[in-house]
Parts: sequence; structure tokens; C-alpha cells
Amino acid sequence: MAKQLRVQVWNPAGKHRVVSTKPMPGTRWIGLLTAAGCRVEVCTENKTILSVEDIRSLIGTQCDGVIGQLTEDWGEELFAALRKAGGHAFSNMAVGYNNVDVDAATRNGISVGNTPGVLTETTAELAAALTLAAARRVVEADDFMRAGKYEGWIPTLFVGNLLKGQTVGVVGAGRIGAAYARMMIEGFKMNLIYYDLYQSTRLENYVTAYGEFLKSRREVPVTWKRATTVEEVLGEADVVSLHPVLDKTTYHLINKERLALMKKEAILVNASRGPVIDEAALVEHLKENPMFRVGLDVFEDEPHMKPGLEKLPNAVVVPHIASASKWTREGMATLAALNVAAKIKGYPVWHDSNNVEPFLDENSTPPLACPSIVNSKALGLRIGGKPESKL
Ligand SMILES: NC(=O)C1=CN([C@@H]2O[C@H](COP(=O)(O)OP(=O)(O)OC[C@H]3O[C@@H](n4cnc5c(N)ncnc54)[C@H](O)[C@@H]3O)[C@@H](O)[C@H]2O)C=CC1
Ligand SMILES: O=C(O)C(=O)CO
Repeated sequence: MAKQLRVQVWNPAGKHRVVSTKPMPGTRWIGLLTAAGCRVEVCTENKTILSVEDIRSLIGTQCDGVIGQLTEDWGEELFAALRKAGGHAFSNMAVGYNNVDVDAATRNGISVGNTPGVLTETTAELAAALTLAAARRVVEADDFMRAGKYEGWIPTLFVGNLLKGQTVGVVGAGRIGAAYARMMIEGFKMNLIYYDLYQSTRLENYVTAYGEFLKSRREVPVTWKRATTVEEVLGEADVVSLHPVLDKTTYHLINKERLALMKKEAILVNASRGPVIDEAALVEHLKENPMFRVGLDVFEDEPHMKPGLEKLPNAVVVPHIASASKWTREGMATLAALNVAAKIKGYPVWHDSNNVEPFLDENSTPPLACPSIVNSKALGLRIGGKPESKL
């Protein structure tokens, strides 16, 4: 028998019971759910990652919808439990949903929401921060300073890499990858090489236009190239940043053999998902190539690092904080809550999950729609959405 977990209840008399497995930033999301007639139960148990058993006990015998987290294992067991409890709406508070078995949700008639767009710039900025920290050895230098080792300026102290005029490689040029590319190109005048299953004409046009602008100012123009293989990016780029989804095609995309193709002094950044890199192979590569540097936001066995990584000065490591800006986290909570509330109310799915702005303006009421449902087609859900109507 699972232990009863602590919950905080909002709008106890609400008609529809919605559970959030974690407290989420801001209060707008709670207001939107209660305005939609939901009783909201927020799990406040002091436990970082809830088990499947914990979540089953939160779902209980009657539950209309759940907002879950990317650390949780949402598979057949939980979706069957939610269906049995009368539920038909789930949303991850994340854009990535590799923790969710979408087919199992569909089999159980449950919609799966995610939170695209609101974290694009925030995540790209952290990838840029990791790139700079690795290129200019910021963390090593900070450690050195705090340890009282600085005795005065010398020409050889913490020499790193200049980004200007170098080539940035992006693997996965979707929303976040393209935003990161633009930051590195505009900020540091880097040339672009990218690899994605799809052509990013918008990104290509953007770089072309920026190159023309630079030319008009008599500056060296930036260039772009779409690679036909990931190997081409790894061989040519001075900085490689990974932004694909995690699925079977990207698991261990960066392995021992592909690391060996990279320049000895290259920088590798990962703010996508840990298993995109074979982390044990990366540890060996970093040991053998001290001038090769990485910036990692995500890890293969999160929250753990592969043995040895913690000792390597050529690795900058942060705990999955790429989406951690106040605006983004509150926006993620809002989108997740609306994915659940609008489904419970029977509203359609928003027609353009790449443009969720209308849901994020705190001063206006959101459209009558679920912002983003990844199995909308499989469930045969209506597409639509009408702005400026009250939920
Ligand atoms: N570290 C963090 O805190 C965060 C991590 N993420 C991760 O970033 C991922 C990307 O997010 P978005 O850019 O919003 O998604 P997106 O769907 O716009 O972009 C993903 C891109 O990956 C490409 N792709 C898929 N398979 C590929 C392959 N085998 N090789 C190369 N490219 C491939 C897709 O075609 C697409 O363009 C999420 O799925 C999530 O896992 C997202 C937000 C925050
Ligand atoms: O949205 C995601 O996929 C995240 O990793 C959140 O940080």
C-alpha cells in the first residue's frame, strides 16, 4: 500500500480533480485551472523524483487530469490508472516528452500535452552561456581565483578559444537549435553548419540576410551550410551544440567514433537530453584530449554523472537548468495547465504549436484551446482555437 503523499488543495469544491505532481512557479496556472472549475491538488511531498507508485497514489480512484514532470516515467501503468480514474488529460511541464510513452497514452484515450516555444530563447541562452564558459575557461578560472592562486597577470594564464569567425555546428536545428545558431552568428559572427532531418529555410534565409548586412558594412559576411551527415558537422565545426529530440535516432548520436572526428580543440555543448551523448566515451575523450572542452546541462543517468566527469577541468557542468528563467518556468506551468484544463472542457487543440504567444500574455484571457497536444492526430482531436474567449 503506497504511502499517502502530502498535497496542497486549491478550490476544494471544484468539479474536476486535477493533480500536479510538483509545485510549479507562479500562480497564473492555478488561477486558470480553478477558473475552469477544477479542484487542484499539488503534491508538496519532500521528494525530488516521484516513483510510479507515488503517482498512482496521487491519481487515486477519481482524477480528470494530471500535470507531470520530465523526471517521471509516464507509461502504460500510469495511463491505465488515469483512465480507470476517469481521466483523459495529461501534460508534461516540458517541451521534451521522451519520458512519456505516447502510444500508451493514446491506447488509453489520454491526450499528452507539452510546452513548446516558451523555453526556446531561455534554453538557447544557456547553451550560449555554456559555449562561452567552455571556450573561455570561465569555471576553471573562477575556481583558481577563489583558491587564492592568482599571483598576477601572465601571458599564458587560461588561454582559451576565440569564437569570432569560427564555425558553429548545430545538430537539430528546430526551435532551440535555430535560436542558438542566431545568437552565435549575430553575437560572435560565426559561420554556420547544421544537420537536421529537415531543411531550415528560415534559418538559412536569416543567415544570408545577416551576411548581406555585414557585407554592406564592409565586414566579413557570415555563411551557412546544411550538412548531409552529422559527421560533416563534427569534422568542420569549432563548436558543436546538440539540440535534437531524444529518440531512437539520436540515442548515443555522439559516440567514441564520432568524437574522434571532432577537432582536438573543439567545444561540444549539450542542452538537449543526456543520452544523446555516450557519456562514458565522452569522459575518456576528455581525458585524452585536454584541449577539447564541453558544456553540459544534461546527463545520461541524470541526476548522476558518469564516473570521472566531476574531476575533469575541461568540462563545465550544470544541473539541467537551461529552461530556468522565471518567465519561462511560469509560462511552462501556464501551458501545461491549459493543456489539461482546455481538454477537460472539451476545447480543440491550438492550430499552431509553434506560436503559443497568445496563451502567455498575463493581461489577456487565453484562447479556448489546448496549446500543444502531441497525440492530437492519433486521438482524432479537433484543431482550432479562438483568441480572446474566456476559459
Ligand atoms: N536542457 C533543457 O532544459 C531543455 C532541453 N530541451 C530539449 O531540447 C529538445 C528540442 O526542443 P525544440 O527545439 O523545442 O524541439 P524541435 O522539435 O523544434 O527541434 C528538434 C529538432 O530535432 C530534429 N531532429 C530529430 N531527429 C533528429 C536526428 N536524428 N538528427 C538531427 N536532428 C534531428 C528535428 O527535425 C527538429 O528540427 C527537446 O526535445 C528537449 O529534449 C528543451 C528545452 C529545455
Ligand atoms: O522542456 C524540456 O524539455 C526541459 O528539459 C525543461 O527544462
